[in-house]
Amino acid sequence: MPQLKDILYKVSLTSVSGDMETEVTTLAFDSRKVEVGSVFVAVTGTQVNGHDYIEQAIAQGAVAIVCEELPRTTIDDIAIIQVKNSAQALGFMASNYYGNPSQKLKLVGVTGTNGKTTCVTLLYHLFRDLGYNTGLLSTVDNKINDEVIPATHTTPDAITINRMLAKMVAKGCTHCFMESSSHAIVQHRIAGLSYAGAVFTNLSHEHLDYHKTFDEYIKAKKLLFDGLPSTAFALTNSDDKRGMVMLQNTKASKHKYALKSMAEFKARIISNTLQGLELDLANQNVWFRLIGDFNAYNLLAVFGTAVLLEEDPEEVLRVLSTVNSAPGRFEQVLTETDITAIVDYAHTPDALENVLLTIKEFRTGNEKVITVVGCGGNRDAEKRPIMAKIACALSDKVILTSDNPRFEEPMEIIKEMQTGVTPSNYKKTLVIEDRKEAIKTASALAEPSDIILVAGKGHETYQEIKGERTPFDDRAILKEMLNLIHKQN
Ligand SMILES: CC(=O)N[C@H]1[C@@H](OP(=O)(O)OP(=O)(O)OC[C@H]2O[C@@H](n3ccc(=O)[nH]c3=O)[C@H](O)[C@@H]2O)O[C@H](CO)[C@@H](O)[C@@H]1O[C@H](C)C(=O)N[C@@H](C)C(=O)N[C@H](CCC(=O)O)C(=O)O
Ligand SMILES: Nc1ncnc2c1ncn2[C@@H]1O[C@H](COP(=O)(O)OP(=O)(O)OP(=O)(O)O)[C@@H](O)[C@H]1O
Ligand SMILES: N[C@H](CCC[C@H](N)C(=O)O)C(=O)O
Ligand SMILES: [Mg+2]
Repeated sequence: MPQLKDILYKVSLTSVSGDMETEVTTLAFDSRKVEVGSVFVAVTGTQVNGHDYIEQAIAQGAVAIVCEELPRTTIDDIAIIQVKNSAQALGFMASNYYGNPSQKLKLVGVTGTNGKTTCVTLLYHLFRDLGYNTGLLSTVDNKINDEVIPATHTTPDAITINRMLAKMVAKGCTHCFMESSSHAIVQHRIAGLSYAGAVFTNLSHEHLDYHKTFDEYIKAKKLLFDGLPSTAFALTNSDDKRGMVMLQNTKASKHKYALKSMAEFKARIISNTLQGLELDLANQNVWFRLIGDFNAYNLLAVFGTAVLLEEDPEEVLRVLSTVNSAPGRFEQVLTETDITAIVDYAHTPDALENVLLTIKEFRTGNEKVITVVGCGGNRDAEKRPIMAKIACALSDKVILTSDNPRFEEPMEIIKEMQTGVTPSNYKKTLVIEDRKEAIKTASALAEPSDIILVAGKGHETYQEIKGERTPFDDRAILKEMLNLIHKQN
């Protein structure tokens, strides 16, 4: 068993009392998970303060406490370690506890508002198909080679990350591709990780409920690059307004990808259809299975990453052209009808606009675009009217509905969305709170060759209402409804 002093390696300490040679059984930041011999790390949270649970942790057998504020009473036989930032200390401790697994494989972090899951999933499949043992940490799921571990977060807590990385190392993984969300960066879930490289996709409106201002959101993303060592690479999208800012203070080698501006990894879109994308990339015409202009950026980011990881460009393109996108990302739902049915995880204004613009490009005649969309509860409220406005501007019919209302009232969220609907668009907008009914109505309104987009939930297989998740899958419902209503015609 490791000793306290080993786990505290690289943690900057304010004060220390107790025996640093105490053996440690587990690490915990949740008092409810403390066991006999655990170190409890008290973290100041957004809901409660972990320092209020120190006594409970001790009662459950904690042998050491890591905290920012010392407990008011002295506690015999317990080591008390005061640090400036518990969450950050937890990151380093979790790395040390699991034997610094991120140093034993090539870990690549992907950050940005949209495209993280797409990029890491493509990278995971690419490297698996290139013959490597590979790990994945993503919104959809976590993977250690072919073993699937359900995901709870886009980027899990520091203990979970390091536990999974250690398992990847034990299973012989040489690479791991992980999403690095802005929440995770600010909350130091990634502190202590040793990245071989980091990638920036793009930045647009999202999560202002948490970060408060767009500047704070930019800063959060930038921290990933600021923390890279000189041995790592930093790859950015130089077409994005914030692309270069990300690399401004990094020690890592700097690289760019782009469709428009000058860049080391550059491509041109030759064609973009419902069957896939054809790109002129690295002086070759290559066809990919992904759909939509925005995916050209994801493919370039993936290509650049693989080349920076010293893979052969030709081989990368050969394999990448056979890889499918992540589930629920511009996923076409196959039905027995002539209606094009698309489910997409677009839950930000930028993503919704990109997906609808892509759909617009595919229209050849008078086919209608019917969009079903909602906004999540207990998340950024500012994006609600903007998303409704975009949906109206780029669709012929819009059905506003609910999407994971969480602890908010679904109709209140929809009302906020409605404030973005201009009077000229009232006629094309319907409100159907029940998402299943909304999808049913969209299916009923659709005629042959029309296009239905159900946006916001993508791969999700639940609807989250007041802390409970009930089964719900946009793809299954859309398929069921379209077949039910239109098959006999
Ligand atoms: C707002 C937010 O991000 N919260 C995350 C945060 O929890 P918190 O700070 O709110 O914790 P808290 O409930 O206040 O508790 C404070 C401390 O007291 C401890 N505690 C609490 C109760 C108790 O009885 N005993 C005890 O010790 C808690 O374990 C915690 O250490 O730290 C927790 C542990 O890492 C996370 O699980 C939790 O994610 C919540 C569930 C969440 O919904 N997060 C979302 C917003 C999120 O992180 N999303 C991003 C993706 C965003 C994107 O890019 O789209 C993600 O990476 O998933
Ligand atoms: N490069 C891109 N630029 C703009 N929009 C994109 C891009 N890639 C994907 N999208 C859109 O954003 C949606 C979410 O994509 P993806 O899941 O890859 O992003 P993410 O960054 O992982 O999101 P999250 O923050 O929820 O984890 C897609 O369904 C698509 O509509
Ligand atoms: N990672 C995003 C996902 C949003 C998906 C959408 N369906 C919602 O629930 O708002 C978040 O947690 O904000
Ligand atoms: Mg994601």
